[in-house]
Amino acid sequence: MTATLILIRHGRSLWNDQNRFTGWVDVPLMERGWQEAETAGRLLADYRFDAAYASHLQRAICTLQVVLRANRGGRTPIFIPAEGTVPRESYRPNEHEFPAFLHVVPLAERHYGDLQGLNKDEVLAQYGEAQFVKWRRGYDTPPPNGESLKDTVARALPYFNSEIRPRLLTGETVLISAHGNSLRALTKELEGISDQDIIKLEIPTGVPIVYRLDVDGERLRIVDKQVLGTG
Ligand SMILES: O=C(O)[C@@H](CO)OP(=O)(O)O
Repeated sequence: MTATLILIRHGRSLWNDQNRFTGWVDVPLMERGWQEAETAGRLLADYRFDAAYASHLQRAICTLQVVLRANRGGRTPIFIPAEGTVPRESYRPNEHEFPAFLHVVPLAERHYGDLQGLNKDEVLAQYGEAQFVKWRRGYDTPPPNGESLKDTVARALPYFNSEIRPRLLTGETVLISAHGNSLRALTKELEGISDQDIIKLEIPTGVPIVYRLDVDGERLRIVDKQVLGTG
């Protein structure tokens, strides 16, 4: 038996365009982002989704809506995990206590803490490349008052394992609309990418990534990965 998992990072947002750290700030899509979602919708039009998931942030929800509007596969149940879906005790950020994490939103973007809203080039100039890369792509270095990717894995993975994985184990087709770093967190686990190599993984906006998975008892094995519309 096979299952299908489709990951899509939301279309380009206003702050992607302005080159600002976004994280949990609820920034809308920009025109190009809506167009990317339309294109993704056309590429996915003939899929039949058993379930679709989005984070609670509007850029992921709008992307999902546009994709589903173009879909010819029938009605799709939509799930938007709310705050607190992951038990608080299963989420332990590295070293800090973050007031922002009194509530935990499983599929949301990585929280960029004090960097949120700042221009990436200005942060790079102020702190230097080594620090910038650690904060931005390092696996376990959180920016001040923010999350590391490891923290994001710790909140996204329990939700994936309890809500999405069981669907895949029964051969379903599942679509997830989320964010650059929350999808890097899921991809790391799915593909078994090391803490070192995850630094290199970039996920483009609005591009569907389709995994065909072999279901073997409780195990999911990737048999095929396609990045749609890029070849
Ligand atoms: O700002 C952010 O929240 C993310 C995604 O847009 O940026 P980066 O790719 O730099 O991690």
